[in-house]
Amino acid sequence: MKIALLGYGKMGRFIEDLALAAGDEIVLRVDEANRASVRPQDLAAADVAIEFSRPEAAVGNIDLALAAGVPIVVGTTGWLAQLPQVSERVKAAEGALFWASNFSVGVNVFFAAARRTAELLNPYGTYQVSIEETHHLQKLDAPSGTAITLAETVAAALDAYAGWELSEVKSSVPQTQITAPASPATPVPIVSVREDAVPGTHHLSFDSTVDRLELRHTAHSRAGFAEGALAAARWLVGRRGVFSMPDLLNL
Ligand SMILES: NC(=O)c1ccc[n+]([C@@H]2O[C@H](COP(=O)([O-])OP(=O)(O)OC[C@H]3O[C@@H](n4cnc5c(N)ncnc54)[C@H](O)[C@@H]3O)[C@@H](O)[C@H]2O)c1
Ligand SMILES: O=C(O)C1=N[C@H](C(=O)O)CCC1
Repeated sequence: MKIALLGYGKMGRFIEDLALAAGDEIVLRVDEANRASVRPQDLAAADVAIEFSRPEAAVGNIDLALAAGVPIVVGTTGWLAQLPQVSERVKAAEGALFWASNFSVGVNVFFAAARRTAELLNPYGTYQVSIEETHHLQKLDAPSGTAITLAETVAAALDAYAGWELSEVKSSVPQTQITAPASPATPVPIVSVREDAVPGTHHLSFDSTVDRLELRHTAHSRAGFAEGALAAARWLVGRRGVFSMPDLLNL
């Protein structure tokens, strides 16, 4: 597979190492330094683009891949409020987009377990839901894309909740705080913690006066994200439309 890497930081380089080890070829690397000079024809040699850049760069990179007619896998977070409009553009252009707030198999099974747990607790109506996510200090956006997906997944299964809110940021460095859409009911509160060198930890809690039920996912490294993004890229080549991890994993 010939890959264009749009974003060549921690994730782009990790994906490059895995791809080369698997016999794939990297035909283009785009980062902050050369991004302004990249044109759609520069992607022509690629079977697929893999995008891990910055929240404000993702949509421009999707439009670049669409203009080039190259399928794109997007892992960047912090732009997903624009997904509905972007999806319309992808469908109108008969392009291919695979997006995920988290590409690891474990987190996507965690989402499914969280949904089922919320469905089972919903009739009792007495559980307070909360989420805490912890990431490294270089992370730019809060809350994490994973925490937002988790909150939306749980809220959709609970009558007492709708949407999410960023209730607290515990960080020594500034974060771009993502604004939650207005919620018609109680939003799921998310606490974002930034600590040195944490690849990504998500903790979901259902708390009542009589007990607490907790689910936690801890990434040991970025390997799960990178392996999932490469698997998504292989799966996407030859398809058209907008896809995410449930399509790949049959969840
Ligand atoms: N979905 C997932 O599974 C997953 C996993 C890890 C990280 N992420 C997300 O991926 C993104 C990147 O993470 P990272 O740890 O690699 O960040 P990073 O800061 O290490 O790398 C970002 C790279 O993007 C480049 N860049 C900046 N503007 C660009 C542009 N306009 N076009 C192309 N490249 C540009 C930078 O030069 C840098 O090389 C973040 O949004 C992060 O939250 C998602
Ligand atoms: O390192 C990051 O940044 C990560 N971002 C994603 C998110 O915001 O959920 C996935 C986990 C790692």
